Amino acid sequence: MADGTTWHASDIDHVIISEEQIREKTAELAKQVAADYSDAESILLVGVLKGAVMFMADFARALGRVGPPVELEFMAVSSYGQGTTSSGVVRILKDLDRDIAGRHVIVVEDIVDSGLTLSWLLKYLQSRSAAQVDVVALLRKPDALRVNVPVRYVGYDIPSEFVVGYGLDYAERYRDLPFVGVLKPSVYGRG
Ligand SMILES: O=P(O)(O)OC[C@H]1O[C@H](OP(=O)(O)OP(=O)(O)O)[C@H](O)[C@@H]1O
Ligand code: HPA
Ligand SMILES: [Mg+2]
Repeated sequence: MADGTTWHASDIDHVIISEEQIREKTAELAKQVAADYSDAESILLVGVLKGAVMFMADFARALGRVGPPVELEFMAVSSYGQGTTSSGVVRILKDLDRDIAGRHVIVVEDIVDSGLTLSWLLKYLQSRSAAQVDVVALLRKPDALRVNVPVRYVGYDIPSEFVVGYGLDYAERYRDLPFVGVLKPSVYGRG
């Protein structure tokens, strides 16, 4: 577009968390984790695809600068499919590649909404005998939580609105936006 915004950025009604805020908060979270894990030999980050891909990439680099060495693992799970509400059924689309028994694991999530994905994931990682499992989530919707799930490191608590950008999608789109925002109502139902 002539004004420098892409067509999908123009689908955004308003920005909730700016690119700058994401950058600052990521560095702050990395410092907190580095302080808490100063004695650790290494930290195994488990990124939850696809939503966490942007945050995982930025958080891992921020932590690597100030903390112990990090190793990266990914799982892909999905419960939202094409819609804006959780189906409640978590499907593993890609499992861990390595054994995590005895490891200090930090799950890296873009968002904790109903909490169902994370609650399921924490049980799963414990069943794989991790020594300790903490969670870092860039976003959390406190009013939407349907299960009590411990999130040690939270970036921003946000209202219960469906958001997109910085990894978060609506029907697989908008993940590439560098900020987090709310879509214009007219976007929903547009096939
Ligand atoms: O707390 P919850 O209500 O469970 O929601 C959070 C999860 O939902 C999203 O994933 P999604 O199922 O959309 O898969 P995706 O990351 O591939 O988009 C998001 O990335 C989290 O993993
Ligand atoms: N946006 C996109 N994906 C999500 C959300 C959201 O608000 N909550 C859980 N998955
Ligand atoms: Mg999704």
